[in-house]
Amino acid sequence: MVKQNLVISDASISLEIFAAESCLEVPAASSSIMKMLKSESQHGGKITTFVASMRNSSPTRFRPTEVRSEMDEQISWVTHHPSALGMFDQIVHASRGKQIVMFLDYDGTLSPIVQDPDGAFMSDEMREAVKDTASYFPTAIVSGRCRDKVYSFVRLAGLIYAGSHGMDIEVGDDKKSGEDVSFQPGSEFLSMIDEVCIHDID
Ligand SMILES: O=P(O)(O)OC[C@H]1O[C@H](O[C@H]2O[C@H](CO)[C@@H](O)[C@H](O)[C@H]2O)[C@H](O)[C@@H](O)[C@@H]1O
Repeated sequence: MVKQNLVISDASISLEIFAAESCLEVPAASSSIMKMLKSESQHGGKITTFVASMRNSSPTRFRPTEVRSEMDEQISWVTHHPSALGMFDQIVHASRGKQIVMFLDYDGTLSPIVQDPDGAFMSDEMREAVKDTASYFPTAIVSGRCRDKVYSFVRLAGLIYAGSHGMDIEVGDDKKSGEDVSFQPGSEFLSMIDEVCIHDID
């Protein structure tokens, strides 16, 4: 009997800690849990296991310190990466007498992030905004995707397209020469990549 009482006491404490740690109100179901605790002759030592499994399957616990550190991290990130829109005057001031070049990421910037990478289309409105921007400043789209793929999404001539994380760059309609200019620092590694692929297949 003494042992059973101890089990009940442990389990009750566990329940309280569980509720306090999770910052949840003790759920309505807890009254039936308390009944279970009282009728330990029926449930015996399984109660502790039950509470442990409840704890394990509970939603992510609300830990004020973790949340605070996440918020601190976010505030620090925003402090070091302020929104350009909120600093428009400073940008205009700092860029006086300088050539502005726009470097735009594609996925998650010009297009929304979607499940299927082949379905990450940019909106017509966004395309218009990029076209408009490119009429004022040299504009480059920099992507981890291959250049052809990112071009098939953007479909705007006269921009600089840097695909494969900058390993394959094409300047369409270069202002000086009027020609397409390619810069492919990755090309010297192509034979090595082919060799690695063949070895991998073998
Ligand atoms: O440099 P980015 O233009 O931002 O490209 C980075 C990667 O973007 C793509 O993946 C991401 O977007 C997908 C579509 O929204 C999404 O399904 C995926 O979860 C994201 O990681 C692209 O598929 C990668 O090849 C790029 O490296």
